[in-house]
Amino acid sequence: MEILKLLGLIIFLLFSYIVLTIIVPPLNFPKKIPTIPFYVVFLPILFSIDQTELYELYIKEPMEKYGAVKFFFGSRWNILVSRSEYLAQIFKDEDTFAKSGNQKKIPYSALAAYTGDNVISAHGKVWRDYRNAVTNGLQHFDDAPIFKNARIFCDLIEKSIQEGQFSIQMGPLSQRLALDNISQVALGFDFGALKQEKNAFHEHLICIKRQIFHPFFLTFPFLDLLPIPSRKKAFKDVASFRELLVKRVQDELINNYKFEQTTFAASDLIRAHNNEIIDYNQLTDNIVIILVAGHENPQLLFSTSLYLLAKYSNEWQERLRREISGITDPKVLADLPLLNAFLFEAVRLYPPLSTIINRCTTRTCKLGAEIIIPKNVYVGYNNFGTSHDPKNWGSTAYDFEPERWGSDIETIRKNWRTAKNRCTVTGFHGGRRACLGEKLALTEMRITLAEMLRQFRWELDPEWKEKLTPAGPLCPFNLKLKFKKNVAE
Ligand code: HEM
Repeated sequence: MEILKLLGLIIFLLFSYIVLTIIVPPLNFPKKIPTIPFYVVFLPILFSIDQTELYELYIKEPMEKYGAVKFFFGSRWNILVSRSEYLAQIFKDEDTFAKSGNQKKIPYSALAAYTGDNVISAHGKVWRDYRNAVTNGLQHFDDAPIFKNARIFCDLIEKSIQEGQFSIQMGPLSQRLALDNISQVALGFDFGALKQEKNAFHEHLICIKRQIFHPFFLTFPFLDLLPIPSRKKAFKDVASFRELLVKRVQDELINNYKFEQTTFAASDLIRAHNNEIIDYNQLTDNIVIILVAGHENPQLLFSTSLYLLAKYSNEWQERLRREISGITDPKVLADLPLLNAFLFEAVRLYPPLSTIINRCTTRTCKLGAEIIIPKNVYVGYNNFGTSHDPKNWGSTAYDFEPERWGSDIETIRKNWRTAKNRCTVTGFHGGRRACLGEKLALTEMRITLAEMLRQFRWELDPEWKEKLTPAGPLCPFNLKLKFKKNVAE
């Protein structure tokens, strides 16, 4: 009996300890910043609330006042930052706020098994080796496939219209476009998702994404440690997808030595592997991350752009349509003021990666003048908060106003660079770890949007409930648009 009581007490204490570590931040966390209640992160699972509403209700006020908050996410307490000065410090002091992606944060998870140790999440020399390998291919690329894919994409919309289906769910179609773009521009093979709707490789990717980004397992990643049959399947599917992906690259670039004559990011990674700078796992991890970041993030921004153009169709579709009229050279699109101001405003208003928590302190440090953060604490940044902070953007921070970027292309570019340097827009992040795919993503947006504006007019489907994603990456949730042919052309 005594043993039973003791056992009961131990279980009770263990349970209380676990509950307490969820409800209350660790005692050594900074006292000078507020705590967002732990349950906030669970609300989108229980209620129909999107992440911008959540921000407005629970985070905005303390975040704007203090610039940083204590925030429970991914089974742990973190410090979430939005004040530009703090972000600038974090981005600059990379040794103290060291990158620590999922492979370190939750190494046992299916998510970590998917993306591994890669150029986005690595730190130090390993990161430099990866970055050296992929930079050239991501900065200097042939935009012809993007142009061709934009046309195929429009043909698919046209086909829907001809079949009497004017209303289109944009997610699946945009994903097919984004996959074909990144595979052809950076990985040297054709994913073939636009040509064939039921492409087995694409189906495989959809299947693993469903398992990896399952909201429950994203919230409680430690569950991946348990022998849950569905999670075992997730790990198996991830492993076979990674193998298949590298085999596609191998067939296209390695077996026929095509990598020797090409400058795709994948070709340079293969060269780095042949020169023993990176091993086979690192080669695989980086090929996977190029596919993952290279299609998911542009897909989000594309969806947001289509949404904004539908919402403000009378004004913005018309203005952009006039601006692109008669332009056939995709390179000239990069110099158009309205189109570029529109895109920068889309990134500001709805930064596709709204919250990123992938840095960990390597020593006790001070953020700003007063916030003392102990060693081994995850520090993340809240892009949405930064780009909606009235300190940065005044009273119109929440308004869609592309004109704020300027009216001529030089001013617009200068303001964009300044916003990045001052960390008032961090959608593509700032500093040494800035996104390597910004140029590519913006090129995709400009070319595809221009082609769409030429061919169609679109509006929000009246049956679509105007909402953004509940958690994770930010974009309109299951966006549905109604298309018609642009008769003027
Ligand atoms: C709209 C599209 C995109 C957005 C909003 C975006 C955003 C970002 C952000 C915020 C980061 C910093 C992440 C962090 O702090 O951990 C990042 C890094 C990165 N992105 Fe993108 N990205 C986009 C498109 C792309 C594309 C198309 C690629 C091509 C593969 C790409 C490749 C990378 C790489 C390689 C890094 C890591 C850079 C480094 O740490 O050295 N991104 N991106």
